Amino acid sequence: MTQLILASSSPRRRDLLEQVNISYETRKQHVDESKMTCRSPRAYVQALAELKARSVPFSVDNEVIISADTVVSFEEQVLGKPKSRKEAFDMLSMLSGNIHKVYTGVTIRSAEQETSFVEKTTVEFWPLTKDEINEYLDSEEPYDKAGAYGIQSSGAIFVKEIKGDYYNVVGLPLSRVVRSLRSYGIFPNLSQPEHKVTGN
Ligand SMILES: Cc1cn([C@H]2C[C@H](O)[C@@H](COP(=O)(O)OP(=O)(O)OP(=O)(O)O)O2)c(=O)[nH]c1=O
Repeated sequence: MTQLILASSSPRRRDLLEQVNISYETRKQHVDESKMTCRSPRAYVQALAELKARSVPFSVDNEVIISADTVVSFEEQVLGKPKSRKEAFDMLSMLSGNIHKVYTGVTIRSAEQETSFVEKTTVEFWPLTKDEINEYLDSEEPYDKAGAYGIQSSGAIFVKEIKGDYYNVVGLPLSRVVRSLRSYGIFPNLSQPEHKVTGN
């Protein structure tokens, strides 16, 4: 049987695979993202997703590895995870009252084939006050997320409008991923929507 390996330590990506009852195991990827040179957001996320997928070796036959990378892009700038409170403040101030794009690159690979694609979602933020940003930065939520916000948590209140796949913002463009996984022999279990799959 084909086994899916999620090359990621992102809890969001695990949750999304579980949401559609896809069985998986996790295997940590070892890519140093700080060494990536700056390029267009689309090229950046695709290159990182490819590196992450290729950094994980196959351990038995019939494994399929999936990896992803998400960034926020605003006016030529690529925003990853903030390294400090100041950086997070600057990111949210930049996004306040403006429209930005979220790009997620995905790579799926088996011993026989490799597929990569990039999905874009456009997000508009309400204007944010300094107090609102500072209150949000007192929580732990922004610091492990690209662009310093989590649309799936309290960051939802910043969002005025979204165009594209919501799940792409959370870290995995779920419907496109599921469609691509079909050609690798991996399918969601749609008949048990309430069933929780436990990953390792
Ligand atoms: C914009 C946004 C990002 N994010 C998250 C998704 C990603 O986990 C993270 C971007 O960092 P990534 O480097 O894409 O992923 P990661 O370091 O969390 O995990 P790994 O590289 O091991 O797969 O930001 C949200 O959860 N919500 C959001 O609204």
